[in-house]
Amino acid sequence: MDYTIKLNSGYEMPLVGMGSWLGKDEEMEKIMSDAFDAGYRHIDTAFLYGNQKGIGKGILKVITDGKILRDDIFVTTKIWNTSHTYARAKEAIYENLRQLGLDYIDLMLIHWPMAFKEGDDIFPLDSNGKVIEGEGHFFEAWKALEDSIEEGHVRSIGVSNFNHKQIERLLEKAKIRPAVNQVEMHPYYQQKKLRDYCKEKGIIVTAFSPLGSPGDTNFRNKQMPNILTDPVLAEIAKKHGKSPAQVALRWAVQNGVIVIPKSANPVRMKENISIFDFKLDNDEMKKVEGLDRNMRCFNLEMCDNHKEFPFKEEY
Ligand SMILES: NC(=O)C1=CN([C@@H]2O[C@H](COP(=O)(O)OP(=O)(O)OC[C@H]3O[C@@H](n4cnc5c(N)ncnc54)[C@H](OP(=O)(O)O)[C@@H]3O)[C@@H](O)[C@H]2O)C=CC1
Ligand SMILES: O=C1CO[C@H](CO)[C@@H](O)[C@@H]1O
Repeated sequence: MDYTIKLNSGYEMPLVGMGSWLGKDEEMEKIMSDAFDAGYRHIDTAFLYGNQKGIGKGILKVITDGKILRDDIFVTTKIWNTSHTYARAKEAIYENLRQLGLDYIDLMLIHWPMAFKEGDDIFPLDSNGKVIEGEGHFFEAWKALEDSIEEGHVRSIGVSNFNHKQIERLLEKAKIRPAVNQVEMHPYYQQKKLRDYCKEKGIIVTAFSPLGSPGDTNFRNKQMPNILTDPVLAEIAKKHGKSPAQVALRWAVQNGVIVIPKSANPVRMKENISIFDFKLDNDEMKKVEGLDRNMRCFNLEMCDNHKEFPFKEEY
């Protein structure tokens, strides 16, 4: 199996990337160094995560040390929901480049299809705790992304957390098709219909929280069990001399899906990328398919009032 997958933009994207949500800016230079040593060449970040400067330092270090070429590193970042007017989206693209200290980004995504009220408040909420809608729309943000490709700042563009109807509406207007849709996906939330839809449209799916985000206690759906203790995953893992995490990741990549597990621990980093030396057979793939509970880690209930809230659709 290849380590990379070809995007509709023509660029190759590594099938395993390093997630970085909740990674602290001041820790990211060291985390990047460990990740590069473990073999990662793909990092996922976002304006929201507040850690792009540290990630940029880590990237600059390996390049200036002559260890890795910039062209061999794949950087994904995202523009946040408070920047969906054309002008603010353009500014957000430049700001991401500035924070990362890079002269181009490999893949820039619209983080969510929902425009939030503009300003410094990342999650602007009303007195009922519901999100306040903003000006602009993902159509405008998309136009800014398309223009950034023409300007040479970005190589590929895509979306995140879009349902199939939102992608359909985007495709009707877009000059450039999205290369990727980054969505939650793991054995308890398998996204089969959305994956089939994306495949038909030539859009690659990236799975976020591919391990079910076991470390988060603030945002995660409290009903969500720890998938890494699932007995079926454990049984398959034992047969291969692998861990349940590796089985969950291998299942995703065998479905043609990119995974971006986050770890700050060098041993687990290595574990999560060591999934190319074994294969799940049809029976094992079916067993993992049987684990689907249609259960998300992240429901984002405070946004369910938004006209573009993506989770009102089945997929
Ligand atoms: N587009 C979007 O809206 C979203 C994007 N994302 C992206 O996806 C990435 C991954 O998702 P995330 O929510 O972080 O969750 P993950 O499913 O990647 O789980 C990360 C957690 O699992 C632990 N962990 C990692 N590897 C192992 C292992 N082999 N065995 C046991 N525990 C392990 C980590 O702890 P430790 O660090 O101690 O190893 C961490 O607490 C994010 O970091 C972010 O980049 C995430 C959410 C939403
Ligand atoms: O990327 C992300 C990390 O997790 C957050 C928790 O709700 C999400 O809002 C966000 O999309």
